[in-house]
Amino acid sequence: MSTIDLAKINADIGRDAPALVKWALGLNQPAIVTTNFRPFEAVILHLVTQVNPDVPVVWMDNGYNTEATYRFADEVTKQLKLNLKIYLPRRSRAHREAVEGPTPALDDPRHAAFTEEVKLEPFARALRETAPKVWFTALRATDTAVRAQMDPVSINPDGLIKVAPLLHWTSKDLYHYCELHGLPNNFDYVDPTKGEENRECGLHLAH
Ligand SMILES: Nc1ncnc2c1ncn2[C@@H]1O[C@H](COP(=O)(O)OS(=O)(=O)O)[C@@H](OP(=O)(O)O)[C@H]1O
Repeated sequence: MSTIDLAKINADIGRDAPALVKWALGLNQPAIVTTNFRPFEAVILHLVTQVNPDVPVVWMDNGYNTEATYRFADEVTKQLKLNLKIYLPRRSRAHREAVEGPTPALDDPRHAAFTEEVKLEPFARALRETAPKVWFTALRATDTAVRAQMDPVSINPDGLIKVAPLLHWTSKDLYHYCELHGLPNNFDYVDPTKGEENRECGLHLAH
């Protein structure tokens, strides 16, 4: 792969999601898209699979999703014929709760170990097994202060090309895209590693 001129790519097509997806998949490198099936996730999944239907879709099912999220995951997977790869924690939720009790609160020292077990270790495993060179997410600038400073395309210290085609989309843009393409949505979403909105839990920061 020849050297990527990040500044140029970001300036030229950083705000053109379909063009960015085409460019990234046109690198002909192994790619993945991660999803937690939060609101509007059908948009990134549709954008990517329109260009390449076989891209592995990585979901770490932490075992704490709402029923609506599980139904949404199944519905989108079926509608878009996703190549879904589910990564589960090494221990079931029932096992963990039997010996350690319910989800530790954010200020509980055990919270970090909980996040590691249900989210970060499964993601590290997914990265090892899928060995991507390109990683698509639906990160948005409005999510957190860190993301507000990001570029749509960046390269991490391991050389992984991180692509966030929806970085500058608003909820309204995402809503209209779903309407236009007949995509389902899911607003009943919770992440047990985040007690509040606008919190970074390390997955995206660590990679
Ligand atoms: N459970 C699970 N399974 C698969 N992929 C996941 C999961 N949790 C997070 N992600 C991916 O990481 C992106 C950032 O998510 P978060 O804000 O939840 O995580 S973090 O704060 O960076 O740890 C998130 O971005 P979005 O695509 O915008 O949802 C996902 O791509």
